[in-house]
Amino acid sequence: MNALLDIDAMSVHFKVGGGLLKRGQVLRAVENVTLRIEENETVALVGESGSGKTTLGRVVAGLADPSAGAVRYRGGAVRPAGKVQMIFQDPFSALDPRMLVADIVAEPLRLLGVDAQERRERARALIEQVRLPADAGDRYPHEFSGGQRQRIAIARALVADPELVVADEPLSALDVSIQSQVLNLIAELRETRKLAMLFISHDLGVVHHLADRVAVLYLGRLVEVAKRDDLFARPSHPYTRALLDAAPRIGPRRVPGAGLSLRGEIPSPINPPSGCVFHTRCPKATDLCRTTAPALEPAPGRPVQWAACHHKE
Ligand SMILES: Nc1ncnc2c1ncn2[C@@H]1O[C@H](COP(=O)(O)OP(=O)(O)OP(=O)(O)O)[C@@H](O)[C@H]1O
Repeated sequence: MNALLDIDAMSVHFKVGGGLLKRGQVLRAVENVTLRIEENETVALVGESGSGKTTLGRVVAGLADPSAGAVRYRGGAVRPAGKVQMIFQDPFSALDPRMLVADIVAEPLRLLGVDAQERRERARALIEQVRLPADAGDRYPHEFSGGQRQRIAIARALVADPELVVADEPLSALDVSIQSQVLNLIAELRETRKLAMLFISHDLGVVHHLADRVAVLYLGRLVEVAKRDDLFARPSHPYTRALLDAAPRIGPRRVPGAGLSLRGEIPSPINPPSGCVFHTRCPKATDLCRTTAPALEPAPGRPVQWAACHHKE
């Protein structure tokens, strides 16, 4: 059976630093990622800043093209218009300040050719569902707080009845005091609308709350993919373990041997390390890791927990 979304051996490379006399270099933002998202499933994408999360999300949402590999929607090359939508991190820059909120929310419908009357009605319904004031449609974005603007962006993302929403750190630009309200709204709308989500976050508490499965990116590569509870209870990849150790409150229990912390900086995606790209920071690294990249494979005795590590647990 086809997944809702299939990311198949997908890479995104950027040419950088080229000039009149200089040869450009290639920045490998996403490298050979394979990942499925099923209907009604929430997959969280985690990893340090610069690991390629936003780039991957933009390709899934159809806002950028992969350099290699493919993204298939219900088995097909074409994502039907409106069916995959994105919510961005910053609700201040994501909304056109010159447009009325009703028109912002209805914009995806305009692109689909829906007539003005129906656009108005559906925008009004969404404005109500995200619990904005009833007159919000007749106002401009600057009249709203950050949390309310993110509600506007959520209404816009849902107005065309998508099946998959890519949410890129939708809480991290908001005041801590309103993050949980917006999180609860996202969780509620996901249930009532049977949405699948690719939820990008560095906040493992939020990930634990929302995700069915978790995919861990390091330097553009998937290093672990597992069900949420498996990943939090017994991470297989040393990088996942280090991420969890940095947030010890999260998860059902502390991992034995906790206290491991990552040494060094994340390497450059222009000159990634040889072999396993994590070996420069990994406490378990051996000669094999320095020369040979590990494949993403099931951990021993754990058929649904995949890790790319020669020494996985
Ligand atoms: N348009 C671009 N041109 C060149 N390099 C880019 C471009 N977009 C992203 N990158 C680079 O690709 C890598 C991945 O960036 P990306 O924003 O996807 O990471 P991220 O995990 O989302 O980080 P953050 O959590 O900080 O948003 C980074 O090294 C970034 O500098």
